[in-house]
Amino acid sequence: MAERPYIVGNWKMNGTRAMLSEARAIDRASQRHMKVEVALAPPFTLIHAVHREVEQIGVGAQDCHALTEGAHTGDISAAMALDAGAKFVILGHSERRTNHGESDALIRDKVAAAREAGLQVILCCGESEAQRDAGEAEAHVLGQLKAALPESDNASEWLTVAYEPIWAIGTGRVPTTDDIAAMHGAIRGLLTDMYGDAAAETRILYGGSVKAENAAAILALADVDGALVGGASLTAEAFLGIVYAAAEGEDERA
Ligand SMILES: O=C(CO)COP(=O)(O)O
Repeated sequence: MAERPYIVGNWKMNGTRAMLSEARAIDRASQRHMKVEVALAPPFTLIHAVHREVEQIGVGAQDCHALTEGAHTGDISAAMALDAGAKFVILGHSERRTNHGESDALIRDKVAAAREAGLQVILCCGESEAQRDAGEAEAHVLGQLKAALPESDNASEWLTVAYEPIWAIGTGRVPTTDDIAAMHGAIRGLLTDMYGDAAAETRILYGGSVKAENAAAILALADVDGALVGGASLTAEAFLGIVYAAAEGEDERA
């Protein structure tokens, strides 16, 4: 079992400075639940402001460019995100793959760029509903990971994987706990093949319609080491419900 559960909020394209009060409230409450590691990935425009606002929780970016600098209008490099206060970056989110046509090869280059700059990586993977219905979910997810991860590297020090079935994102639909556990077990198996025993320390998050109401059941599953939360991370009230569920789970395990 990896270390503390990791609960990460992905604000996606939401948030102006008015939302800094939510970040502050999340940070203050999280300080009372140190058994849980909490982080937020606000849009680029808020990384620096959230970083300044919080004391305890981690701050990250939702993407970065694969190159370090240059003539790439509108893009942000890993070093720029780091400089703004990010300590990690979410890469390969299905919304980036779909909306921006990001390929596994590009995501692999972004992972390398993030590592080069010193950012931790939350690497997302997940199947479509058609792929699940066709019985191809596991092969697809493991293929995404194999294509984006370096073969020989001490990944447990910097890597978190997030399994997010596309059909569960923002829909209120969640896979069965058996299906989540099976996929997380398969991902753990792949990481162990690639990185050996150290893969036990790599956290594998579940993402897709996680809420306070379903968090405890999901977080209790084998090989589920936390959650990547979209909609329910936008208010402190909703997000902290998930943080508290994770903290209670740790208390029960203790
Ligand atoms: O995509 C997600 C997090 O990255 C999940 O989003 P929802 O929690 O809104 O389903």
